[in-house]
Amino acid sequence: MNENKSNSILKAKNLSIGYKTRKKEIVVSHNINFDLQQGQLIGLVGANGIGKSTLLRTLIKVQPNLSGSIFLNNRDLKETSTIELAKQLSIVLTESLASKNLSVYELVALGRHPYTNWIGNLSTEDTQKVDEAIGLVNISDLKEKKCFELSDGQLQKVMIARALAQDTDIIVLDEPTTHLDMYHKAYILKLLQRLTKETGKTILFSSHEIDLAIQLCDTMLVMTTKNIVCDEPCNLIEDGVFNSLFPKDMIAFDTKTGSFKISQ
Ligand SMILES: Nc1ncnc2c1ncn2[C@@H]1O[C@H](COP(=O)(O)OP(=O)(O)OP(=O)(O)O)[C@@H](O)[C@H]1O
Repeated sequence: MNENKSNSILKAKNLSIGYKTRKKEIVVSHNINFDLQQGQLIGLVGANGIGKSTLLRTLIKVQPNLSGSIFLNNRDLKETSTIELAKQLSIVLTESLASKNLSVYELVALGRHPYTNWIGNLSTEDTQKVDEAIGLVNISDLKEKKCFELSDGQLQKVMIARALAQDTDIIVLDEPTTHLDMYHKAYILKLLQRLTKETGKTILFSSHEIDLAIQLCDTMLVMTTKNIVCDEPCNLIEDGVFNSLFPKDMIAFDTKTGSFKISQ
């Protein structure tokens, strides 16, 4: 992997993630090391329950790490304030939206919250950023609609536009293709790929769409019970990393096609 420090956007060093109760510590994964590079599309994959959401929540500072360090733009995440973080990192989560009564425009405009005053008044720059985000995601025709009128696929695009309006270096999405059909899963992931190319932003997403991620990502983080591997998809295939993801009696990875097949 390219370890060029100047292009490092998000780095984990000897990171241990999990949950702490008063009585015990539950380690979900430990000894995590990676260095994600600017401008890339990065897919985080792994079996159900392996710890993808736990890792993303730790990386976005929603839950504390057990040990080790995270560096965002070469700065320790511990030293980054909430408002600084909101200017560098935006989040798209799958949880159902509390504010579905808002119009699409109003929801996208919420992305400007780190920059607006306490009443939320939008400056000329804010409205420009909101219009730009709406244009990038191609949802101008939805601008006036209420969010409760949208399909899951449309809503996902609106949430991505909100993150773009926040204008951060990195966008983190937890399972952005959940609830979508095959066409829309491919559509959203291709959109994310296009956005990395057009905006230079880094996009990190978790997904169960491993086949699509292999085709579209610059880099993948693969979580297994043993460790987390970070590399280009072609190197991961070559190293047999995908073969160790699931029990082989049910599905096996076909190295030639780069996809999973039902074991006969
Ligand atoms: N609040 C919590 N307290 C204790 N353990 C938790 C908590 N939330 C999740 N876990 C455990 O952490 C482990 C990882 O869960 P996580 O949700 O991160 O996995 P995941 O890879 O995102 O799963 P999926 O693909 O099914 O969404 C699981 O064993 C889960 O039971």
